[in-house]
Amino acid sequence: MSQSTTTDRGKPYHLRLPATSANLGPGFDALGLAMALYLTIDAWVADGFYIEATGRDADLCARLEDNLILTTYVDVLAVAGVLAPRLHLLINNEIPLGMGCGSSASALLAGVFLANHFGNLGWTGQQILEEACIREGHPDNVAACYLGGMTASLMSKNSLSTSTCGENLIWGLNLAMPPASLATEKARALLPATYPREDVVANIQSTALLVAAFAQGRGDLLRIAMQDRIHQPYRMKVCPLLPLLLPLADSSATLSPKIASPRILGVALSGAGPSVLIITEDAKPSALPAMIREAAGDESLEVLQTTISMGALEG
Ligand SMILES: Nc1ncnc2c1ncn2[C@@H]1O[C@H](COP(=O)(O)OP(=O)(O)OP(=O)(O)O)[C@@H](O)[C@H]1O
Ligand SMILES: N[C@@H](CCO)C(=O)O
Repeated sequence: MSQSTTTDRGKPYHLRLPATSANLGPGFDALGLAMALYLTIDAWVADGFYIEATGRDADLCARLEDNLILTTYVDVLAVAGVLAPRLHLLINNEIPLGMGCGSSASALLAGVFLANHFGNLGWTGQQILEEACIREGHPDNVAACYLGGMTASLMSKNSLSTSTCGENLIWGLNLAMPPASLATEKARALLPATYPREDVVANIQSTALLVAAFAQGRGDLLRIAMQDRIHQPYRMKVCPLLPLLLPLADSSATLSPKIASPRILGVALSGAGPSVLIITEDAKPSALPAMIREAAGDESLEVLQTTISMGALEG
């Protein structure tokens, strides 16, 4: 992107927003886990809109047209009746776009943070969070992106309630990434309008257990607690990695603690897919990528290894 002609940039407004893995299996639209892969932005007022981007999907992040960060920024200020100052953004992105890692939540939250700061809106953190959740349409990614750890969220009449736990757990978060992205909108369109009662009950039971597992650091509960019956079965046809990798959760259950194989605690579709999240007892186990590639039958499959993030930084 072209350079801003702003000569004296001064101290930038700084944002660092984590990737998120929503749902964690049964917690559809309710649970999100913040991951230590970041969208980092430094912003200054300038004489025009400029973006310089590095990192993952840098070409998409640097686009000025239909850029979710900028459209959110401009729209929030337009609704507030404030003329949007033009900005120079310096972006470094580590979050894969359209892969089920909460890229749109981080971009929306960034746009709202920028609007609040450069438009002097004076919003509280709760107002910023609610605005981004309303724009996303469901709170799971946005709430975890802001608050970090494993965040449970409920949106009722545009008012958000949240609770966070597990931010200090050192479990490994391993993401198997197929080559092509999948738009969340498309993955949501595959879901039925109603569900059998037994599927809903099974998901309520799993979700309750899953929250307890994160709150108490009970990795032994994840294999059962990450089972889902309300979105994963319907998304398998557009997320072909999922049926190949779900059995990995069972493979570790029978291992003797003496065996030095990476201990897999649970497996789920990451967000709306197509990536798959594999949670391990240890952070970044070196033998796991090869195990995942073998199960997927794809030697070149990308595997990202990361850990739980504490959430957003701004200022
Ligand atoms: N850093 C960014 N800059 C500009 N646009 C972005 C950025 N991050 C995400 N987007 C926009 O959001 C789209 C991806 O959003 P989508 O909801 O489909 O997937 P996701 O958020 O990555 O996955 P999920 O919601 O399942 O976690 C991108 O195609 C792009 O339009
Ligand atoms: N809960 C959302 C997360 C993706 O944005 C879904 O599964 O569609």
